[in-house]
Amino acid sequence: MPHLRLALSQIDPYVGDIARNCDEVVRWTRHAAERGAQLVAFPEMALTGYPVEDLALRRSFVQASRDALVELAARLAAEGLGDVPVVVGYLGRSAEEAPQNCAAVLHDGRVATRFAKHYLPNYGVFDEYRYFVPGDQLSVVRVHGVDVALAICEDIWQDGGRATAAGQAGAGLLLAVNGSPYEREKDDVRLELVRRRAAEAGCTLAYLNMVGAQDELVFDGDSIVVDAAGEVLARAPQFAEGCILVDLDLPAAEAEAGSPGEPVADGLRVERTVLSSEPLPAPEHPVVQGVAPRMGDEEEIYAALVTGTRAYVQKNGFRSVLIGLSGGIDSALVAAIAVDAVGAENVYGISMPSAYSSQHSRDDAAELARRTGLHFRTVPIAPMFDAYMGQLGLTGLAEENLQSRLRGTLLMAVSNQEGHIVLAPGNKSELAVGYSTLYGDSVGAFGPIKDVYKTLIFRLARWRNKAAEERGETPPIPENSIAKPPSAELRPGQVDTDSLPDYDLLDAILEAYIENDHGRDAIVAAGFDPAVVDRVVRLVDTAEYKRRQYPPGPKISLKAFGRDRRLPITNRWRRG
Ligand SMILES: Nc1ncnc2c1ncn2[C@@H]1O[C@H](COP(=O)(O)OP(=O)(O)OC[C@H]2O[C@@H]([n+]3cccc(C(=O)O)c3)[C@H](O)[C@@H]2O)[C@@H](O)[C@H]1O
Ligand SMILES: Nc1ncnc2c1ncn2[C@@H]1O[C@H](COP(=O)(O)OP(=O)(O)OP(=O)(O)O)[C@@H](O)[C@H]1O
Ligand SMILES: NC(=O)CC[C@H](N)C(=O)O
Repeated sequence: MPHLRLALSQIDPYVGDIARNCDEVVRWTRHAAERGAQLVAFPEMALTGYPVEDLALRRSFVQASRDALVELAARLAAEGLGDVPVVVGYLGRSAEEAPQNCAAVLHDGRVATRFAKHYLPNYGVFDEYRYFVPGDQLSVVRVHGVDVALAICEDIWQDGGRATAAGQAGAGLLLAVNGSPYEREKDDVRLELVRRRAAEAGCTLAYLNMVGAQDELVFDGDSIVVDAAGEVLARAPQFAEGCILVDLDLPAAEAEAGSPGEPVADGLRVERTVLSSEPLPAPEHPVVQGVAPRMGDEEEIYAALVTGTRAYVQKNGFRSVLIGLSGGIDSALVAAIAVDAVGAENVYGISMPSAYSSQHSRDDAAELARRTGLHFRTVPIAPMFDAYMGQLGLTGLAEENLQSRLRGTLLMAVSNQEGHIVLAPGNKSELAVGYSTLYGDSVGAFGPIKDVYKTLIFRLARWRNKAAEERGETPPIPENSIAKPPSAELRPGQVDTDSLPDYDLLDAILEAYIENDHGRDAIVAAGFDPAVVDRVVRLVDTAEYKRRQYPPGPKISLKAFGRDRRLPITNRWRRG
């Protein structure tokens, strides 16, 4: 049986930085080649980053990507890496000059073959029909006597497509390159998917995904290699950049199998390219690539939030972040995430007490700072509040919200002065019902927990503290911040449950209405109090305007606010 040492480069491309991404491809190809790799793969659209959104519609960007591909092929050869075939995703175009989501194989200083993604995802966060025209070609490259069929992400997510076609084309390996965003428990879905597709193709399937994050999307890696029987041969760690090497014994290509242009499943046209026909024997010292352990639910979500926050800060050219620390659990969890993302030395916290701030909230904020080592200062808002009140004589909600707005203004002023970007501490339960002050606690550049329901906030805080304890470290979040009843402290003795149902109940209804898209009647039929359901549904429906003005934040759920759930702001439909 011929042998192939495959390198899956689980890297973090930067959207729009083609030169950097090319450097990364060269760097990781060298890394893989030095370890004996005979085929090296990079993720979907690795040259441009992913997703590029409307950049795909700019001719200059498409051209830059295509030019870079050709230059990269030459550069790899010039740097002595030309004999290793490199599979790399890029932004290309069709014969009619429409943008396409492409991948190419670079070998011997040239682009040996290129093809476009056939199935374009157009649901959830994806809009690929807006940008791309589909391809109709199944590329099969012969590498050391093994026929390797290629696919791009959605190509293997839709039934009856690439995998079946790869099988019909006699592939000995199906290699799929991906830009597959993180969602809770998606690793289980992926494993099941690749097993099914490997069985359909009747051959080993290598699934490569990117890591890092781009705006609201987090990429968790989780690259997997399974054989036709579904056995996992290798699995990369989640959220970690790196290269996994796998030694594979694969069936020899049948020299006569098919002819160029032969149609297979779904009308795909087979395009065969022979790079090397000589089979290689198995190496004396095969690489031992294990199956990395899976993270638990809280660990995985927390890692996604840290990854998304770090990527946003760093990729946008910032070093430090600023957070208003109330002593409550939301800002405490955001601070813990920030410390893990960019280091305590780059996290700045401000306590901004008002006349209604309790002593325990001030103490809890200071205690959080002591535990984490973040920079901490206190700026009371009373003098500013009094100045406003003296001029405007506000009452009720206007007076309450003024405190939140003064804090928002103060944070933005310090951001302007010192260059830290502001992290907004809003959670998904609050965003759902509009429980935040516009231009107040909703100001900020990025909202690390905006896709996390309040009940999950408590679980994450407890998990993070426990993880610290297990490592012999100081738990970052003061126990009191977790244990006390949530309160906005905008009037004496205020607690969240004055205005909202208890969070267990609220989140259960929100889960049904938002994640599961159940209508009002279905939620009531499931046993919830009709009056509470009506109130929650109305609050959610009328808070769309607030959500649209909220900063971006990492998607962790199936249905994050924003691209996953697009509703009109101006909307009189009131029947859930
Ligand atoms: N459809 C629409 N399109 C665009 N703008 C619209 C709008 N409807 C109202 N507005 C504007 O929005 C304003 C009302 O929104 P806003 O000023 O935010 O005020 P509002 O939503 O009325 O009040 C804020 C709520 O959030 C709570 N809160 C505040 C701060 C922190 C926390 C916490 O625990 O985290 C909770 C607070 O107790 C209160 O219940 C209106 O005065 C109007 O200007
Ligand atoms: N006294 C304060 N000092 C500094 N920041 C504050 C203060 N009060 C509120 N904030 C900021 O406003 C955000 C909204 O806080 P608020 O206490 O109103 O509700 P919350 O949603 O329960 O948040 P938290 O759990 O962080 O307290 C806080 O997360 C914090 O960033
Ligand atoms: N980039 C893609 O085609 C991603 C779509 C795919 N269903 C995924 O989420 O993994």
